[in-house]
Order: sequence, then C-alpha cells, then structure tokens
Amino acid sequence: MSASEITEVVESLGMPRFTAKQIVFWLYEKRVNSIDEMTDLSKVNRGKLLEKYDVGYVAPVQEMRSVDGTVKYLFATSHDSSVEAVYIPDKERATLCVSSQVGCKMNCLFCMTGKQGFTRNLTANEILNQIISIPESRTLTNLVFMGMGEPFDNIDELMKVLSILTSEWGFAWSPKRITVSTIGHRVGMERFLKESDCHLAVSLHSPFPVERLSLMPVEKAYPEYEIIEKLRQYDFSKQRRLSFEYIMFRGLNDSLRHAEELVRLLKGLHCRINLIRFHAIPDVALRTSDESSMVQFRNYLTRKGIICTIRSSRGEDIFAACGMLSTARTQKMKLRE
Ligand SMILES: C[S@@+](CC[C@H](N)C(=O)[O-])C[C@H]1O[C@@H](n2cnc3c(N)ncnc32)[C@H](O)[C@@H]1O
Ligand code: SF4
Repeated sequence: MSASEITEVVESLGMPRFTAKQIVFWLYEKRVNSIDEMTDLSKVNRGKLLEKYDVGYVAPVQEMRSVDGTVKYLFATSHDSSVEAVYIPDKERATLCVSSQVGCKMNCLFCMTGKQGFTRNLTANEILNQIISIPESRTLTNLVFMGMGEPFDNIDELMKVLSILTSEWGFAWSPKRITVSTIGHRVGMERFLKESDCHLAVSLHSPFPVERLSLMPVEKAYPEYEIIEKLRQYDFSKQRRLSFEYIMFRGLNDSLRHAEELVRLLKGLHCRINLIRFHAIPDVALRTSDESSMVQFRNYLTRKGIICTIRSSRGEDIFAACGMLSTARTQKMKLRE
C-alpha cells in the first residue's frame, strides 16, 4: 500500500493519523514480517489491524540455483500457477528480474510465458513480495521488470509498486536503478513516461514490421513505427535511459540488412541496443544466432554510433528462459490431480 492508502486505513479504523507514519516506517524502513512487530503501536491498534490485514510476506515455494550464482525463485499464485523472479549477481551488481503478470496476453512466438496464455495481473503486493521476500533482498542494486508478463498491461499496480520503491517514505530507491521492459504497449507506456523517471526498455526484435509481426502479434496493435515516433517526443539524453531489446535469431533478423535498417529506424533517438541470445523453448523452431554474427552485428551498430551490448546469458542450467520453471510446476500439479 502507498502512504496515502495506509492513511485511509488508519482513519477508517479510528486511529490517530500519525499511526500511518509509524506503519509506513515499520513496513518500508524496518521491513518487519508481522503487525505484532510494530511495537510502538498500541496493543489495541495492532489488534484492530490484525483483524483485517497482514504484512503480506509470502516465501517462494521453490528455488533453483545455477552454477553461475543466478537463483530462480518461484512464487505460487494459486495451487497450480506461479510466477518467477530471477536473482542475478554480477560483480558489484545484484539484479532482480521481476514478474508483473501470471502468464501474458501478447503471445510472442519465442516466449514461454506467452505460451501459457493470460491468467491474471499480479497485485502490487505480489510484485513487491518478489523483491522483499528473497534472502538477497537487502543486497539488490538493480531491478528489471523483465520477468513474466507485460508490465504496462498491469499499469495501475506497476505504478503503485514504482511509487513505493522510489518514494522517500517507501524504499527510496533511485529510479535510475529500475528498468521496465515493454512490448510497446502505448497507453501504459505514455503513463509510465509521464509519472515515473525509471528507465525504459522496448522489445523490438526486428526493424521490419512484417517480420516483427511474425514474431509478435502485438505489432498489429502497437506498430514499431508508431512506438518510435512516440518515443521521439521524450528526452532520453539525461538521467532516464531508453534501450531496445533485440533477440538475435539465426538467419532471421541477424543480417547486415537488419543492422542497416535498425540504424535508419532509430536515427536521432538517444538510445542503446541490447542484443540478447535466444533461449530455446520447446516446439519452437527458432535458433539463436552464432557468436560471430552477434559480434559483427554489434560492431556495425557501434561503428554507426549506437551503444550496443551483447547481454550475457545467465542461469542456462536452470531453465533461464522466463516462464519455463512456472510452466513445469503447472504441468506437475495438473498431473497430480
Ligand atoms: C519476458 S519479457 C517481459 C517484459 C515485456 N513483456 C517484454 O516483452 O518486453 C522480457 C524480455 O525477455 C525477452 N524474451 C522472451 N522470451 C525469450 C527467450 N525465449 N529468449 C530470450 N529472450 C526472451 C523478451 O523479448 C523481452 O525482451
Ligand atoms: S515477450 Fe513479453 S510481451 Fe511477449 S509474451 Fe513474453 S512476456 Fe508477454
């Protein structure tokens, strides 16, 4: 809950307004696990809160550790569905990749979460719980909303989470440490750009609309040309960063022709490109590009003045492609029934 929502709760229960400040302190500064630990609240007031509320911590139901230190956590969202959060330590950085929905409506060809279909939006509580209930919570330096789901399709809860994370009364994180990744959902993206200072990553995957459409049906609703024209209205040359995600598929989008068209498409836009290796998923005939094609592609873009990096693949041995572990759990639960 935001500070103003907690104030409303306190008032509705007939408690003095300053109790809200105390609760916010216990939740976001002290990070207590239970209302009973809020020791400067009177016993009567703690009792009133306990009748209707709890702190909302829920531990992950499963975890898988990779040899490279990556940890995939699974959070149950019902008896047979779950979402994933992935902890990725890397030298002085410790990033958590967070989910925003159970499944996803967008049905991208290459994505395991897309194959699950859409079940429901996660609540702000369920999104924050991924961040605060893992043992590494206090060591996190960065958050990326690149787990399961389309964050801008769950914009109300996302904005609430970002506000709790970045407000002085909340976790007081710098927005520069948070990146939200989107398929280019226009309505949510506009609201996010207006109301938050966090970084934006847009999943592009081809500079050619017809090819993008063959990978991502959402190209119909949110054409890449329109997304890019919209983004040109914002200033990404200062604190806030704009990046494009580009999965490299062998023989599909990794040619010089693609690199040239990307440069033309993004001309004049202050941005960077992250090249991503494709994590194979079952029953999809796409393959990841080989290392030399990726390096050539990156070098071409770099020569043309675009900051371009090849993202290192992490946790390959623990089903790194998002949605794989949660799909496995759903199948297991269904088999048991
Ligand atoms: C899972 S999505 C979640 C955020 C948002 N829905 C989006 O598409 O940007 C995060 C990133 O993972 C990428 N992705 C999805 N499936 C992948 C796979 N099998 N291999 C590599 N990257 C994948 C997406 O294209 C996107 O750039
Ligand atoms: S890549 Fe993103 S938008 Fe596409 S299906 Fe997966 S989670 Fe949804």
